[in-house]
Order: sequence, then structure tokens, then C-alpha cells
Amino acid sequence: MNRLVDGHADQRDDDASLRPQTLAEYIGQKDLKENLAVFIEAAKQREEALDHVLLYGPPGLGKTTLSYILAHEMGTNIKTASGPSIEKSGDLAAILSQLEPGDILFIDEIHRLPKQVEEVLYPAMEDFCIDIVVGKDAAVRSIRLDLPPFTLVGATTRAGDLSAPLRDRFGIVNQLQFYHLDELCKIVSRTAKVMGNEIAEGAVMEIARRSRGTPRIANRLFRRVRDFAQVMNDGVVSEEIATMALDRLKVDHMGLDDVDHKYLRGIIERFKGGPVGMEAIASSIGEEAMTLEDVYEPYLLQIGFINRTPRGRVVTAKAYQHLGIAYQDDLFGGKLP
Ligand SMILES: Nc1ncnc2c1ncn2[C@@H]1O[C@H](COP(=O)(O)OP(=O)(O)OP(=O)(O)O)[C@@H](O)[C@H]1O
Repeated sequence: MNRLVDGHADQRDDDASLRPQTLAEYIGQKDLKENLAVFIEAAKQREEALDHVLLYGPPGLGKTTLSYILAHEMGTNIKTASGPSIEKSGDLAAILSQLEPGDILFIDEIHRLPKQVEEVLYPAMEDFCIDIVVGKDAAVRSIRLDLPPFTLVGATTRAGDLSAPLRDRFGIVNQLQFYHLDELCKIVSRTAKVMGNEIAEGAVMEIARRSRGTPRIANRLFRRVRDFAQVMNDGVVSEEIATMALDRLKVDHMGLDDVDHKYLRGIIERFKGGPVGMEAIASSIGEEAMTLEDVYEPYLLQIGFINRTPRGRVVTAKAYQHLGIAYQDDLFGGKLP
């Protein structure tokens, strides 16, 4: 999927130079940062590895960045892997056996680890050991391999898909929140500075407002606006250039794009504003249900444009207003978003 306001990374995103290195540089997520600072300090004082950390929340909010920061703050190395890429138990055993004491192992999309691989993680997380099965038929036996103490940092967009035994083995569980406007402004200003661009305050605000509470989208929109500024305005990122560029990119002033509009209008026009089940709306607008759930809906829920009810999704009066469609509150139908 190639979408400007999608929190997922594409290969040009996530320029390492834009990643904050320390907790102090990491903008926003105040409570989470303050708590992590205490856990890090305590682990360092006890000269132990940090407890296992689970980070969950929509894509692009800074889970990977935070894992690198944890390694930096703990003064350890980080090894990275992703759930779907670890296909066999042996693959995970190979990764685990290369860890040094105190290392961080970051597993992105941890909810997509195959079940038999996940089972290898249980003793590894709890007792720092793995059981490897060797030999064949009658000669088959299991050898226990000790591991150095390490910290597993798991990241997921779908905490609900994690099995209970895996979730329970994380001592520190944190949800990342969408960023506030002032925090996104700081992120955009920082990115402009790192990239060596002058940027007007109004332009910072315009980009921040349209970035769906998500740093990765803020950075991506900044890059595109910078292109327009370079070609049309001698590289100066003014408010006019930012507004013009974002309008041309079809990202509206709340950060919604064509797909969000199609989704909301689809529910309004074909299902009278809802409630409607996810599969029905997905097939009626030709999008994948999982994509709608992971990428689009979290932000629409956050800004109060949809509600999730036991009978399905409902578009709220606020969204009707945004789209310029008259809202009829159907008191008798009991639809009160
Ligand atoms: N708190 C922050 N302060 C400044 N920049 C940030 C912050 N969080 C994220 N970023 C920027 O946003 C980009 C995306 O962040 P990151 O890759 O950590 O997201 P993620 O949540 O791990 O996403 P995914 O789950 O899709 O991998 C980073 O390259 C970084 O530049």
C-alpha cells in the first residue's frame, strides 16, 4: 500500500538521522517516558537487564525508535527481527544464542510469530534458557541451552492478537498514544532543522495538523512539502507553500485522504451512517478489512469521527459536519452516535 497518510513505513521513511537517540530527545508520550526512566535507572542500579517490554499502538508512533533509545540508555546492543521473518524455532534459537548479557532483542509485529516459535520464547523470557531438540526417532532428545539475561522488546499494532501466555511474560506493558498538536509541531520543527530547511511557524502548524497524530506521517508530509518549497519557493517552507502542497496532495485539514473520505461516505451513503459490520463496509468500498482496522480506524476513532458499537461502526455527527453532509439524528431508530 502506498499512501501518504499511512503510518506504516515505506523504504524511504525512517531516516536514521531523524530518530531521537535519548529519552530526553524523544518528544511526547510523557507518562511512558517518565516510567521507563525509572525502570531503566532501577535496572542499572541493580546491574540487571531491563525487564521485558511490550509496546503497542498504531504504526508510526515511535515503537522502534523507543527500543533503540532503551538500548542507548541501558548502554547495551540491540538486535532486531520481525515476527513473520522468524519462521522456525531454530531461527529464533539462532538469534537468542547470539545475544550478549543485557542485550535488547527487538521483535516487531510480535503478534505474527508462529505458535511453535512463540513457545521457544516462554522459557527464554522466564528462565533465560531454551530447549533444543536434537537427534532423530529413538535417539531424539532435548538439550537445555542457557542464555545470558536479555531484554525482549516486543512491538505490535494488535495487542489483542497476542496470546495470553506471551503477554503475561512482559513485565512492562505500554500503549503508545497519538501525539498532541504541540508535540507534532516540535517533531516537524526538529525534522526541518535536521534536514537543514527554514520553516515558517504557520507551515509547521499546517503539517502537524494534517499528520494524524503520527510522527512518521508528520515527517513524510514535511518531505513532500519541502519538495514543493524547493521547486516553487527557493526552498523556503512558508505557510502558503505548505497549505498549497498539502491540498494538492489531497490531505485535508484534519489529515484525512481519499480513502478516509471513501470509508466515511460509504457508511453514510450505503448504510445510512451505520451501524455496519467491518466486512460489509470493506467489501463495499473495495478495501481490506484488516487495513481499515489497523491503519484508518484508530485515528478516526481518536478524533471522534466514528464509534464502534456491538452492532458495528457508526459515523458521528462530527464527521458529517466535516464532510459537509446534513446529519439527521434518527431518534426513533435509536442511532445516537
Ligand atoms: N517521539 C518522537 N519524537 C521524534 N520523532 C519521532 C518520535 N517517534 C517517532 N519519531 C519519528 O517517526 C519515525 C517513525 O517512528 P518508528 O519507526 O519508531 O515508529 P513505529 O511505531 O516503530 O512504527 P512501526 O510499528 O510501523 O515500525 C521515526 O523515524 C522517527 O523519526
